[in-house]
Amino acid sequence: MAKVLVGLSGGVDSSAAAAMLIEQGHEVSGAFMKNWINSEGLPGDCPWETDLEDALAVARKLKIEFRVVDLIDQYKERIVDYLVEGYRSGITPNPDVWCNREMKFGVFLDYALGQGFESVATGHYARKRTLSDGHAAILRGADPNKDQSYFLALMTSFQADRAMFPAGELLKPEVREVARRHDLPTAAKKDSQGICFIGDIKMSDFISHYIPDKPGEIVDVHGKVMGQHRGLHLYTLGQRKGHGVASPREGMAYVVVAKDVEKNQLVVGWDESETPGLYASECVIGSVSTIGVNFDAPRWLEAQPRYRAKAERAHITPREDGKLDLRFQTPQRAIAAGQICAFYDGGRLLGGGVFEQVK
Ligand SMILES: Nc1ncnc2c1ncn2[C@@H]1O[C@H](COP(=O)(O)OP(=O)(O)OP(=O)(O)O)[C@@H](O)[C@H]1O
Repeated sequence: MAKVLVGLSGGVDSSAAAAMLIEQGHEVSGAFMKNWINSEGLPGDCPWETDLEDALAVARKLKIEFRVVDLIDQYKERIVDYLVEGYRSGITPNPDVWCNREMKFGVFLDYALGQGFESVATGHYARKRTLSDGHAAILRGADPNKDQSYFLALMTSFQADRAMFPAGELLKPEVREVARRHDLPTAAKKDSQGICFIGDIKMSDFISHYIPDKPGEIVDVHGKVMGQHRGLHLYTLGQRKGHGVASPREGMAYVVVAKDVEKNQLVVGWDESETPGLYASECVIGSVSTIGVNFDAPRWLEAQPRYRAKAERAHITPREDGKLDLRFQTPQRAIAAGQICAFYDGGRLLGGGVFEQVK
């Protein structure tokens, strides 16, 4: 039995996770991470105070020790700055994936270890198994609709060895049932949405707060001017809506296919495989990290380019600079630099990396 610190977000998944760990006989404490309090007056609601109250109410009901851990400065440094810098430089960052590596299983895990805990548990829908060498493997969550293993793709082996995901063994309705059985006040609470910790605010509104608009032309793939954009950082490859270019073709939309930073032009084209720039097979993956495996030789695996995408067969070749050359067996639509590629072998998460170049 282990001494475990559960990240209590005030949501149902982490509440049920805490209850399950107690049932399993672990010595459990709960902690709410205070990462973002919207001191900058951003639009949208800022639910952290309600979430903190809910987390505290759950801890009281379960009769476990409860702490509030202030990580506001680290969150600003490691997530908000990365997010804003990323958009400023024209990439599409993924704060949720980095948040797991840098915050929940980064500074929060370090805090827990320093306080004498052996593990950090969360309500993520993923499963953990121990391999014959004693190290952890992370598997997709038991509920295929809820599986969150993609968001854990940049976790290190060190982090995975010290992580627990009890809720990932169950289906979502079963998780709510655990919370109901323990009479937890979060049993019927709606799932949270929005940017990790920042809340329910549109990414473009968040970004606009930090980066001024820089209007320019929208052109088609032949260079014909089609409209005006507000700033390249506000658009993502593959984006169908929000660019304002109407399509005269029935059932066929214009989508963003490129950003020309030098000319400050946004390029749109038809959403079809022949459109240059929209589909790609060859990529360079940087910031590679793995969980319980090494990528020291070329191999086939499945690569998942987005949270809600299918994992596709791909071949990787390690490079001398530590990055990977990756080739998808079939071309993939709208992969943007900065996005996270998660690697799987069947249901097992092998690790992940960042799309740095897409060809
Ligand atoms: N502010 C927080 N304090 C402590 N732990 C947190 C916090 N936010 C998230 N976590 C942990 O990270 C897990 C995944 O976070 P995410 O925001 O994806 O929540 P979720 O899937 O909606 O789960 P939940 O229902 O527990 O909120 C949570 O289940 C929780 O264990």
